[in-house]
Amino acid sequence: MNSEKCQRIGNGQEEKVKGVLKKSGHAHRKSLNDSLDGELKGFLIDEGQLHTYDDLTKVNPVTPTTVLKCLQARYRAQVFYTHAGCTLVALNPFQPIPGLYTLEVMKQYHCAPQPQESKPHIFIVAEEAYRNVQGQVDPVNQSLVVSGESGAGKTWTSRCLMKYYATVAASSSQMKSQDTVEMIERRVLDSNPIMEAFGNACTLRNSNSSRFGKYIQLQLDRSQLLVGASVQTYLLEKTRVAAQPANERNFHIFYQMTKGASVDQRKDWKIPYDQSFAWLPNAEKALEEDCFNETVEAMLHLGIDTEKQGHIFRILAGLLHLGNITFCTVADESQPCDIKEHSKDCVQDCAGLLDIPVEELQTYLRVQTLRAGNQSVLFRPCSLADCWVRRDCLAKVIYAQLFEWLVMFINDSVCAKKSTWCNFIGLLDVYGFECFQVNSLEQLCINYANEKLQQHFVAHYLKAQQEEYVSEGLEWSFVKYQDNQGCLDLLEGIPTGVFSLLNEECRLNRASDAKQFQGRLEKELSGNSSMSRDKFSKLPHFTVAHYAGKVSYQIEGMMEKNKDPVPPELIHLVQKSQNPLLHQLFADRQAEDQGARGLRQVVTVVSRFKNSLESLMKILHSTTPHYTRCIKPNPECRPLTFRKEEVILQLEACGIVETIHISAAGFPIRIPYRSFLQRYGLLSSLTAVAQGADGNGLEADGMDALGPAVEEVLSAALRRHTRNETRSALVHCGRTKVFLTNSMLELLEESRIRARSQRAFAIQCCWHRYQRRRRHARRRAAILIQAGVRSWLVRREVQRWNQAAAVLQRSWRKWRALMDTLAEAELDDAEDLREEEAAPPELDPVLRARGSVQLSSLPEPVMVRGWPMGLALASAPTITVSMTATGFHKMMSAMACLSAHCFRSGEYKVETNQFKQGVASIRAQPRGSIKLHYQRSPLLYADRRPDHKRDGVTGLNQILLEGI
Ligand SMILES: Nc1ncnc2c1ncn2[C@@H]1O[C@H](COP(=O)(O)OP(=O)(O)OP(=O)(O)O)[C@@H](O)[C@H]1O
Repeated sequence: MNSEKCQRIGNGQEEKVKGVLKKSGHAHRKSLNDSLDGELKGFLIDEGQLHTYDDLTKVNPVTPTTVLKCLQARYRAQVFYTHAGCTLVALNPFQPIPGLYTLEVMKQYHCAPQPQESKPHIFIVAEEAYRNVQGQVDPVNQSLVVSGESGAGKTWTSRCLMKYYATVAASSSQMKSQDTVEMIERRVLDSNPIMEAFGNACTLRNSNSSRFGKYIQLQLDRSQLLVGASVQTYLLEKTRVAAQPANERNFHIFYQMTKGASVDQRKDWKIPYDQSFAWLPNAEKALEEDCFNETVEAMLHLGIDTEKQGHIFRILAGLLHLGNITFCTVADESQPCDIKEHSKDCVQDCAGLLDIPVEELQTYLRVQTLRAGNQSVLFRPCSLADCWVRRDCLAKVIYAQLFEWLVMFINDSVCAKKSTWCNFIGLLDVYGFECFQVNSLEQLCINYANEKLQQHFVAHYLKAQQEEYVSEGLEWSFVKYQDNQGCLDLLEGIPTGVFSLLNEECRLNRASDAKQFQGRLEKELSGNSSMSRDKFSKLPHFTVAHYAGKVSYQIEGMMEKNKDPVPPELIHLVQKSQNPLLHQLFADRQAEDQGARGLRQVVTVVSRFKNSLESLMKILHSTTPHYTRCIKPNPECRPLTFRKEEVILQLEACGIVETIHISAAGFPIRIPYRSFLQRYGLLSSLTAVAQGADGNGLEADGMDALGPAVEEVLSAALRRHTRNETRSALVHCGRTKVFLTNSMLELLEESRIRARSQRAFAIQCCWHRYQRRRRHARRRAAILIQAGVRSWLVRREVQRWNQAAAVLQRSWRKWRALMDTLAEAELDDAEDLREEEAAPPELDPVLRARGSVQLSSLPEPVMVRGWPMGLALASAPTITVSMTATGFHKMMSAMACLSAHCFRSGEYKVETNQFKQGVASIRAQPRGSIKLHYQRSPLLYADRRPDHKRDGVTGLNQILLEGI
């Protein structure tokens, strides 16, 4: 890849870039600024609260701009993770955030009863996958797909995930030898610095950019402990070894060696301090990745001993010297090109370090051998251009083989025996969608991989949603979703797809002609709407409409890249190496014969990539996927800087906008009936009926048992609904779950908060009433004393009220304590209650509208001795009151408890120490009053107070609570 090609969209040199996406980006930029405010005006959400939205699908309305605004608000508030339906969006802060990934945070997510309810974090994804394995729900194996553009934070995220599993799934807790245990987790983590040293480089977009894709499989045993790992890599950018784009660098390992080598090593590798290497540009840049010691140490941990390391580093040093070899033409064209004088030493050094015959190296870099018949060999001098190509080719093939060997070695070192592990969690760190100014085969492969992953993602997402609807008996289905099969057919179609035609072209024994190939593509694929051509471009190319935008691919050079030929004499040459490792790297490799027969057998880059992608897709299809989309908030990698234009392009490119639309088109919230009633049951007087005869909680699931109560809750909430949507557009009741839209959820939440407020208010009313009555009783006692009534009677009266007061004071304190507990557990709700406490709201008409329902059964006795318990039990469907005090206090307590219980009509058991057992009943009355009846008690003043009327018919006392 040359430097021009590497002008990635938004990399700070935007004016140079005229890619298709960029154009759309500009268009977007305008629309973003223009429309956002207007759109937000119609917003249901308070803009100031946007940062509190943990899930983008709950932003209302869901549009790219509102979603963007939400992400921006969260980023400003330093909240970097947000859910988007089943995807996690991770914004790169570009600076370490203290306390975000500590051991404590890991433990917190690992131990949380419901991690999904915690703040969005990459550890939620990790924990969810881990629990899925623990739960052994099919498919048990998990895949965590981390995607995003270069510098978005994929590698960082993968590292976090690996550290998480190395911590929570650490086998060190087991009774095993400490050494073995640490070795496994250490080794898994140690594979990172090695892979990064050999596979990462400093690019314009990221100083530690992974130049390959990887799928890391973390292997878990029966007890879900980490026992090993394996790595599969994809499409290493090996061209970087011999050609580094302007202002970029070669792979880190070369700089680590030249900067960190000891004196002896320098001597051995022939790299004195003053030596410069053509393939080591920007060596003066000091990066934290240039840490040779860390790589060497990790290698040692993984079992790459000093001897093997010696072989590796000699090969790498040999490549550096190879890069310094230069050629020049000679007057006699029948003679091979010359090696420039000043680089003759480099040939010596290179051959010495690679341990290959120096003369042969000199020859085969400049001369091609041709076979005539079976025996005779002809030598043909290469053109000057070919000499450069052959040199670079040798470097690339050696580096690629070395990288492959390293991956194999790492796998051998960390992979557990098949018999010891049974499940795995895979981490896929893939390159994001790419669109440069000039795109070639590399981008075609990368974008093809992204198309495949996008299809898998959408299929998984839609399928999961649709399957759930079907299994729940809902007839509703998604609006037809246009998937990217057309584009995939265009690329991978057999026999007429871009890849097939490209392979066919490469296998023809003739020089490739870009124009001719363009004509062929157009002829064969004209029927596919995903294919087009820019009429104004003179260069041979084709344009593919990817799901993330249109990309034009340059045809020139594509066939050569696809063939990726390695001159056979160079392969023979390295096979002669005395360096045991280099020899081993090529021992099994067949030199590719460029004869016609040989070409037909050439395995092209595209075929290899397609095959490895197919096996990856197979794995993905057989696992439960979890998606994390990393977003790079600004192209300059500046800490805490959010650029809307950059982010929206990425949201589109990674399919988030699409997901949000799909999600919002359905019913994004699904709550099992039981959980639904636990949360919203207080809106229904039927919740108690729903729990069945035993009364021990909402045991039964499903529509039959809980349906009526759920229906009542929904009706109560819908009564507040003032918009046009029909009920079926807002909510559906499935077999076991209620399916809600975001607006319905809002309605329910509003109603719930109101109901809770009313309950708190009711308790307060009781309290004030009690206080008033207590004052009244004291006055009565004083009157009795003045009137000369027997002192014991007065004392008893005063004592009784004092006792009652003490009990209630205690209760009140408990109630406050309960509020504080609530504040921790459910902050917002408690705040609502607190607000209500401070200023009781106006009574809601819903309360008055409640009907009178007889409860058929009573639960186990629940001891309630005052208001706090009454409040605590407010969510319990039925209560029984048991008291030790008598008189008015008993009456008030019962009333407090019962009224706390949602003012539900019904009959309740009352136990007192005087009457053993009695029955209190509560009846809703017209115009907002309720009646509380209970068994006759020695209430001294019942018949004298205006609000205590004797019920002559039943012999029960009756209290009328006016105004509640
Ligand atoms: N969560 C994070 N907290 C702090 N810094 C981060 C975080 N994620 C990423 N970074 C920073 O961003 C840089 C780029 O991240 P990373 O290397 O993971 O990107 P990438 O997506 O893997 O890029 P590439 O595709 O080029 O390999 C990191 O070096 C790190 O400095």
